[in-house]
Amino acid sequence: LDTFYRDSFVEVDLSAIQYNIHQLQQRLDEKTGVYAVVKADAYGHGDIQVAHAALEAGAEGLAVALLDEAIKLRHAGIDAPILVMGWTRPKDAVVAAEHEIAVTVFQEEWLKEAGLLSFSKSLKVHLKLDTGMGRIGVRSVAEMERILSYMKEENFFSLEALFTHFATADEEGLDYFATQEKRWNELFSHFKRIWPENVEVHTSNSAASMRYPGRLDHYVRFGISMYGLYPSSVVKKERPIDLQPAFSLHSQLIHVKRLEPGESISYGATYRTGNHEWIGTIPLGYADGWIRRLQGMDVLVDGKRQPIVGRICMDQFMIRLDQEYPIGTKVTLIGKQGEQEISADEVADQLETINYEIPCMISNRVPRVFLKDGKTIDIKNSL
Ligand SMILES: Cc1ncc(COP(=O)(O)O)c(CNc2conc2O)c1O
Repeated sequence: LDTFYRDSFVEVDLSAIQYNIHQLQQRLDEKTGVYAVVKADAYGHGDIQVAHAALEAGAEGLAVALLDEAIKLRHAGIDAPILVMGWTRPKDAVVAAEHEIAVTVFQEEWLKEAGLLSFSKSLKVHLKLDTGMGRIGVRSVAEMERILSYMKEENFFSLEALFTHFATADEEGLDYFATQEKRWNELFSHFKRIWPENVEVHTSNSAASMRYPGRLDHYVRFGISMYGLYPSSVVKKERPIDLQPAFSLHSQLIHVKRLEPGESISYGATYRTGNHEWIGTIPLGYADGWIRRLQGMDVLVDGKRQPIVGRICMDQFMIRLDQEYPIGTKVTLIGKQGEQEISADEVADQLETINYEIPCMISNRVPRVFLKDGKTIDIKNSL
């Protein structure tokens, strides 16, 4: 366990992660497995610890965005299947093969360039179809045929799976989702006609896996809801499965003072006390990802909402307290105190963004404390 010497920290509840996976597994067809999406340091939760917890909960594999993220997991001793869902450079294909990391292919040129390298181990590849996300992937039968005919000539890789990604699975309207499904079915049935071996298919993110569990996926790619957050307000309203948020952010009061009326707080002296006020200082700031636009948000002290006043600084910010509290009183910025909760959704609303961004934005300067069954089992301090 790392140690750390500051009063602000993220708490990651690994039991919640495992609970969320079990909720999804109960909803899915028993033939459909779960890949845990642990890219971006597990959406800011801590990729190695989340990966272990997810695999222990029955996840069959892991999905990341970058080859570096996959290699980090391998170096941590994780030998489960890992897919790099994004672009990998052709010149790095041998490194991926040596680490038995599956890469995503969708360009004939990519295969030709990688094919010039010498492989001691076969390269695992997943063919990505772009059925409407408009990001990466094969879009037409002709393109797919060219890639597959090249693949038939070569044997430096093994085609493990075919996959696609939905752009609107978390929305009310299903038209575009249906369009993507139609394109998927066209391309997939054509694929089966020209590719002799069976391959696995995986198409669904959290929203699609929770809302349409009967899809014939071999596995789903479970990201945001593994962390206990719903992908959108639509899915949150539908509540297809119960979820427990895994991420919370805490600190404590390190200074408390009573001010006379008309006193100023923080840079620019933009906040003036209206009458006698108790002001608390919290050791967290925008360098920790608690950005300046969060001024005006509440935080929780003693189970009550207390507003942030004055500009958020790089390492500290101030709140107006409803009464005097001792130094060391716990402050919760994301999470629960008693009946009160400040959720990632509420922080996202304040920033006019989506909840995905919130755990990702809390920087590496904030240590991560990992809980399992209520006990601290690991601590990650990146400094
Ligand atoms: C290809 C792919 N599959 C699965 C997932 C998991 O989606 P979920 O977290 O909704 O379950 C993502 C998340 N990708 C992104 C999440 O936010 N921005 C993204 O590009 C993805 O890019």
